[in-house]
Amino acid sequence: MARTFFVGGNWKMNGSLESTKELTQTLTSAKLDSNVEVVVSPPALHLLTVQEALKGSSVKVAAQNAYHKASGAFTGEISVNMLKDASIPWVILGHSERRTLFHESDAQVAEKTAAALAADLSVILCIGETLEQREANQTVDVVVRQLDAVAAQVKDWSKIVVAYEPVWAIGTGKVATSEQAQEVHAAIRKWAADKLGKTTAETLRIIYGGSVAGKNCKELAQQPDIDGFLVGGASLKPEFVDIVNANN
Ligand SMILES: O=C(CO)COP(=O)(O)O
Repeated sequence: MARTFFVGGNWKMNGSLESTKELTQTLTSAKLDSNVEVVVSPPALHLLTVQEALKGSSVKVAAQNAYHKASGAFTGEISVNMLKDASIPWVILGHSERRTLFHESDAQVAEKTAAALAADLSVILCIGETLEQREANQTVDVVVRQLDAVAAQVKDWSKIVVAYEPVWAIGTGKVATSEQAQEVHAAIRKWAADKLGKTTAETLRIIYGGSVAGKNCKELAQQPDIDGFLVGGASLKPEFVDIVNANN
């Protein structure tokens, strides 16, 4: 079954109102492959402005994080229900920067994922191993553990895109080789077949993130189990358009 190629741009904590406006204009004026689903993720403060500027284009927005409680005394947090209320369709959850710098556990990521889906949001669920774990041959164990935590709370995976982002490849310029990425993507799909069933495994989009750039995206995109990308640094540059169009 054909899976729609998915390219996300994670802008992380970058940009000003002015630079964000320019970046959005680059996207609305570019010729993007219409067979690709494109989602960009600005910082929370810029979400609504970007969403407004993208009106009429096929590009959608994602929040970079959300809290699972609907409302209340949680200073600094934004709830999944608030995203829903603002018609923000996507949320990135479990990014390695959230897991590492902000100590989000597998269980918390799972709880947030369940809450986001219950609020009818779509989720880009990030998983991936550290260099230390890869060198100890624990890569598949780590991603399976991260996925199992979510599967314990989520039965319907139809609104989840899994982003495999090896931590050692994020922001380092050290991209996984297409063989390394394909190997883990295939293991994730096998996990999905065993745990969630064959149909879900066939339709689940598994995208790669970690130093994706114009120069390496085409080879990665050709791998049978790579269904797109989650792009950090290069999503802030015009090069992002080339990554969206990697299959052309
Ligand atoms: O973390 C990432 C996307 O979520 C990847 O970041 P880079 O593309 O900058 O390595």
